[in-house]
Amino acid sequence: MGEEPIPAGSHAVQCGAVMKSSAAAAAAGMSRVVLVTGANSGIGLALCERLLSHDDQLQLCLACRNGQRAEAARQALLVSHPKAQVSLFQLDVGSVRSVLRAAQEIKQRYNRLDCLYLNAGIMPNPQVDHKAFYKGLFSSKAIHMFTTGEGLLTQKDTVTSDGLQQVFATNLFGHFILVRELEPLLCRPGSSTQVIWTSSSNARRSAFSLDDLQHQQGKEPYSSSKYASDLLSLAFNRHYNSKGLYSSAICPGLVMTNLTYGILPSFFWTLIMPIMWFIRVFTNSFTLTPYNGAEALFWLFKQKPEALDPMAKYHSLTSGLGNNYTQPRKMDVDDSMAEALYKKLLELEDTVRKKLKNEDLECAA
Ligand SMILES: NC(=O)C1=CN([C@@H]2O[C@H](COP(=O)(O)OP(=O)(O)OC[C@H]3O[C@@H](n4cnc5c(N)ncnc54)[C@H](OP(=O)(O)O)[C@@H]3O)[C@@H](O)[C@H]2O)C=CC1
Ligand SMILES: CC(C)CCC[C@@H](C)[C@H]1CC[C@H]2C3=C(CC[C@]12C)[C@@]1(C)CCC(=O)[C@@H](C)[C@@H]1CC3
Repeated sequence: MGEEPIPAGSHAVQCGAVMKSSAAAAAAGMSRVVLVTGANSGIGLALCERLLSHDDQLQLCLACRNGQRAEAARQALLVSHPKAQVSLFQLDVGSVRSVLRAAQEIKQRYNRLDCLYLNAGIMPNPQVDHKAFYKGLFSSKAIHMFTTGEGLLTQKDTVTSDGLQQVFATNLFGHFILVRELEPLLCRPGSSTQVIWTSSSNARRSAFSLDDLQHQQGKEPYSSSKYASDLLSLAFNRHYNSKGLYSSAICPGLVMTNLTYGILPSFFWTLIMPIMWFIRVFTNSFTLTPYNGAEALFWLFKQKPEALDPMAKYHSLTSGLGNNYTQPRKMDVDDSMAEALYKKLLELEDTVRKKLKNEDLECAA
């Protein structure tokens, strides 16, 4: 099933309680604290630029695995926003130990977090199914294929030091643990806060299985992990809305970043770039630049979280004339599946924590 646009103004969530949103925090003169994972390049870095251009009083935290690249990103942000408060945290979302350590440091440094962007993501060793591409090109599903990449891409996954599938660990599980660890900063009485997932229109129900959460059996771990993040966003809303935490998922569209440049050789992208700009006239999901791709992430930051629809994915779109806008589309998710995933993630969290504890004990002995 594809994602259907939702008519403007219809919101599945109606929240009676009046809470202090992060926008209200800004109005009250408090500088908002925003943390972005995977902020040193692509969509994450463009988002940081846009956030600081909107409000240079923000306390912006870049949580990145590579210290040098993170520092370069910080310097780049300070060039355009010299007075901005930009701090760095070392975080490898693919490692549970790293997530626990980073969360600890964040809790020591801040007593609040207004917005947490779960943006870091990988698509390792992508392979394009050329046959499927040419077949799709001359079918009625050509636009759908260009919008979602459905059926075109497979990836070769690896296993992390925690014994987890790398794509699952990075795109989903590490972020799950991060939210759980940062709960005291995110759930504050009387305040409303946001968790925002960079998902994808490549997320597909048929690529995901509750019996194979980590996608050990299949060849589309990326699609599976993004579908799982849509489910988890819904589950977070069910479990945390009463504590003031609201979760949303977005799709940035097709954006030219390190991730997409990894799919085909760069000379090939250069060759087909004019075609990509041409396709953009027909499909507004070809946002192409990180700035455009960050549109929905930025738009959500300016919304009242209580008014957002937990069943919607917010898409960054760019018109043929280059105008950016955000459109909510209904996700192909349901509560029972989201709840089942949430339960399984809690169980896995328990197992991994025990494993790490045992390793620490063995080390100490
Ligand atoms: N580009 C596109 O067309 C689309 C992208 N997306 C999603 O957008 C998000 C951002 O990707 P994009 O900007 O395109 O690609 P980039 O590769 O430019 O950015 C990915 C970011 O994630 C970071 N990252 C990767 N693995 C880890 C890790 N283990 N720990 C911490 N950080 C990590 C990268 O850091 P490092 O530099 O260290 O690798 C980098 O900063 C991803 O979640 C992606 O799935 C969704 C739909 C379309
Ligand atoms: C002549 C070549 C064989 C052309 C191949 C084009 C494909 C590589 C692209 C067509 C649609 C693209 C696409 C993505 C990757 C590159 C394509 C498959 C994504 C899957 C990238 C990551 C995402 O999350 C999606 C939203 C993208 C959807 C479209």
